[in-house]
This record gives sequence, structure tokens and C-alpha cells, in this order.
Amino acid sequence: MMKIKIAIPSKGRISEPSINILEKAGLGLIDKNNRKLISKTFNEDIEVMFARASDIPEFVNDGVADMGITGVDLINENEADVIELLDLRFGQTKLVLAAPEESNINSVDDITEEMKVATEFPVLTKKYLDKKGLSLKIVKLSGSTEAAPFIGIADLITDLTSTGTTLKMNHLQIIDNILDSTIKLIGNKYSLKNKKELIEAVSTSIKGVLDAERKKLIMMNVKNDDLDKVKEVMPSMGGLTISEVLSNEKTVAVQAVIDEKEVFELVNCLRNAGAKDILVVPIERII
Ligand SMILES: Nc1ncnc2c1ncn2[C@@H]1O[C@H](COP(=O)(O)OP(=O)(O)OP(=O)(O)O)[C@@H](O)[C@H]1O
Ligand SMILES: O=P(O)(O)OC[C@H]1O[C@H](OP(=O)(O)OP(=O)(O)O)[C@H](O)[C@@H]1O
Ligand SMILES: [Mg+2]
Repeated sequence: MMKIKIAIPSKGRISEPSINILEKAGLGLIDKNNRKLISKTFNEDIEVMFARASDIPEFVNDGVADMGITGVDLINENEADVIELLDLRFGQTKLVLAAPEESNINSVDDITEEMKVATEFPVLTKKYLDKKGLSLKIVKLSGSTEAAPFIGIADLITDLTSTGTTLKMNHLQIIDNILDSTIKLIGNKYSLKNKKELIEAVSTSIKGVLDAERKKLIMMNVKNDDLDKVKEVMPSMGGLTISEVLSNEKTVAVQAVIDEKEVFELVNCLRNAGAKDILVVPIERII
């Protein structure tokens, strides 16, 4: 019987969201708390392997794992030849080139060849510098890159930023954008052929979770006399389900899937149109 392994980050900021999305997709982890490297899931053909986010691109490239969850920054830094299956819509960040605010580097044009750049991303940084026709020395670090200019080991850095707080706290300013990154579900090229069905099943389930995140199920009771008014204010997407409620007054139950952005306004309109017992319910998956 075919089995697949999905590599997910064992720690760090993208570990928990990765586990959550698998759980919502129906792939709850059975051994997630006992520090095992491999966990079974609710599906006996699908296992999860815990790894560092930075190792996952290579593991999926090499087929150690059939699928994986990791960032675009790390996929590109490792030059992994993997298939991108889904954008998981979290971990938005940018790789930027930055210099001390109090320096005379205000744009790429101010960079000179004797300068050094510190980074956790030497491959992406080298490619970027090559494109700009610059051949600076790259100092490879494995964290706290923002401190490099102030301890005198580099003039510039490239690092990830999302809120911008870390750059600001370290008195650094952005000189250029190098890469936009989010977290992706990726697949091994060969597994995608040999284990197509299982991989597609995982991918479809996770896509269902993502689709559901922005939707709500809305349910209400409506007297027959008010039904036309209610129908008028409901958005047409996907159609309404209308079923008879057994009660003295002629009443129906109406339900529909709506965009979460519409909820606030719609609930008010529905009340004014005569809807009663309005329920707004989260949806786990839409397949
Ligand atoms: N500040 C950030 N905001 C959003 N996403 C980020 C940020 N920093 C990193 N990421 C994304 O998270 C991925 C994993 O980061 P990383 O492995 O560094 O985990 P971490 O949470 O920073 O833990 P660690 O303490 O091990 O560095 C990165 O490759 C990147 O895609
Ligand atoms: O723009 P911000 O929201 O401030 O985020 C940027 C910071 O987040 C990451 O560091 P992380 O917290 O992962 O620490 P690390 O350097 O130990 O990886 C990144 O390396 C930056 O330092
Ligand atoms: Mg980090």
C-alpha cells in the first residue's frame, strides 16, 4: 500500500500553524507531543515528519518527504526543485537589503565593492548582488543578522522583515526588496507522479480549509410571508437552501454560505427583512 510523508516544521513560528492546518484538513497528529520525529495521522497512509523549516526544501527535493510545508525564502535559498501545490496564506515576509540609518548608504547606488553584507541567505543574496553587478563579500550568519553592522562585521545586511519592528529597533533602513515570501505546501516531483492520488487528496483537503477560512454558514428562520424580502437581501453566491420548519406559523429555515466580509451588514439587513434566530457558524472545510 502507498504511503506518504509530509515534512512540517518542528519548531519556530510556522510550526503551530502548519499543525493546525493539517488538523483542520482532517489529518490530526497522533503523536505530536512526545518529541518523536515521525507522527502518525488519522489517516494510516499519511505520516508527518518533523524537521527544521530550513531542511524541508531539501527533504522534499530528495524525496525523503513526499510533501512539505515551508517558506518560499527557504525553498529558493536551497534551490530546491519542488512543485508548489498551495499558498498557505501565512508567514508573509520579505527578504530585504538594509543598512544603518546613520550610514551614507541610502540606495543601491551608494554601495561600493569593498563593503560586506551579512546574511542568513547567502545564495539569494549572491544572486541579488550579481543581478546588480556587485561582488561584495558575503558574511554568512545563522541569526541576529541585524546586529552585524554595529559589531563591525558588515556594512549591510539582508534579512527577513514583516512588521519592520526589528529593523527599526536596530536603526536599520530598507535599501531594496529582494524577495516576497509566504508559506507553501510543496511536493516532490516523482511522488507527484507515483503517489498522485494521496498527494492530491491532501492538497484538496488543505485547499478546502483555506477556502473555508473566509466563509461562514448563515442559518435563520423566516416566516413564509417574509421569504421574498429575505431572498432579496441574500447574496446570490451558491444559492440558498430552504427547508420547511414544522411549526404553527408557516415558516422555513434558510441557509447559505457567505463571505465573512458580508456577515456584519447582511445580519442587519436580514433582521430588518424579518429573519429570526439567525446563526452564523464557522465552516471547517469546503470541498
Ligand atoms: N518575521 C517573520 N514574519 C513572518 N514570517 C517569517 C518571519 N521570519 C521568518 N518567517 C518565515 O518563517 C519561516 C521559518 O522561520 P524560522 O525557521 O527562522 O523559524 P523561526 O520562527 O524564526 O524560529 P527560529 O527561532 O528557529 O528562527 C521562514 O523561512 C520564513 O518563511
Ligand atoms: O519585521 P519583524 O516583524 O520585526 O520580523 C523580522 C524578524 O523576524 C525574524 O527573526 P526571528 O524572530 O525568527 O528570530 P531569528 O533571527 O532568531 O530567526 C527575522 O529574522 C527578523 O529578525
Ligand atoms: Mg527566525
